[in-house]
Amino acid sequence: MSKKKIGLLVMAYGTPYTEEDIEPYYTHIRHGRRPADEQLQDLKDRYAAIGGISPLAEITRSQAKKLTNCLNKVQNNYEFELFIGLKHIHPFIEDAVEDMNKAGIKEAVSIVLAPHYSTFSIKSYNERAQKTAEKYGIEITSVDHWYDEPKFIDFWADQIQAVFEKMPQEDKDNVCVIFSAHSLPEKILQHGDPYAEQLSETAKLIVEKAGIKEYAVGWQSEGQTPEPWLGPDVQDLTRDLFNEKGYKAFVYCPVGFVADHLEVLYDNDVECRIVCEEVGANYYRPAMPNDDDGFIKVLTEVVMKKLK
Ligand SMILES: CC1=C(CCC(=O)O)c2cc3nc(cc4[nH]c(cc5[nH]c(cc1n2)c(C)c5CCC(=O)O)c(CCC(=O)O)c4C)C(CCC(=O)O)=C3C
Ligand SMILES: [Fe+2]
Repeated sequence: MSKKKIGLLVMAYGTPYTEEDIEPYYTHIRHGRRPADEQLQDLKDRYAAIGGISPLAEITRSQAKKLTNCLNKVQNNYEFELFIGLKHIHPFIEDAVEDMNKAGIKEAVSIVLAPHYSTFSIKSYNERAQKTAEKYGIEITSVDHWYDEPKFIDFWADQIQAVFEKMPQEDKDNVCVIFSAHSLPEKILQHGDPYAEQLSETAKLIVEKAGIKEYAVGWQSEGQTPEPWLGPDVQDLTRDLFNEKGYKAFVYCPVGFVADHLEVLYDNDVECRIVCEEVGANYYRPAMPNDDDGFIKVLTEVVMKKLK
């Protein structure tokens, strides 16, 4: 029997490919409003601080390719064809669905490379994909979230344990693990958005699996708008926890993200590290999932479940 061709739409945030891309990218994030010069310079400086440009584009590509290969290995009914669609830079989500149509795809599965569902993130990715798919009569089955997928929990539990193993005993005895995701405007809570609950659940499951004694959940990378954002911010949280409990070490687990990129390499590795240095605690951050084979298996299982 010949295999059935099926589209695999892998969606991700996107990142500037060059310094010149930063302005249009930031403008797109701001719904078409150009950032002030000062804001733009600030963003350019942050990219410069992590080495000029983000490794995210390459990591997203590698995650998507490995996922496609893995899906084509673990089953014999479908031949998956990969399409990458990004939220804020080319190839945009709409471009990817258009390319699917050109390739004669009628059926597809989509997944966003972010574990937690929110109206701000996953819902908007899925809506953009569905809207374009409708135009072409393509049927897309969307993965909404995978924040509690057992192998995903195992992945982080293993990463944290690897960090614990390398710590001096004094740190091990006085350590707090901080789980976080990208902050969103607090108003999402008024509409029953599951984002905050899903983050708490991810943290709880990892804590149980890894036998973590002390932990906290916080938010990071909040936007620069006057409205209130979900808190506590991980930097404030670090200071408060230190003042209350005198921890000697903090392990930052930005489980709302899946790759080394600006929010992790700068907001955690630069900003949270500075706070740790200020209070006199040691900074640790486990490796991100990136294109690790164990993580690719997580995504493979999540997609496979949608086919059944
Ligand atoms: C929920 C969420 C995720 C996780 C889920 C998902 O992955 O979808 C995420 C991921 C990412 N966010 C990223 C980059 C940025 N996000 C920004 C700004 C914003 N993000 C928001 C939300 C999210 N963002 C929001 C509500 C804003 C404020 C917009 C406004 O102003 O109203 C800005 C503007 C400047 C700043 O605020 O820092 C940048 C540069 C990168 C790529 C990093 C790289 O290039 O390495 C990644 C993976
Ligand atoms: Fe963002």
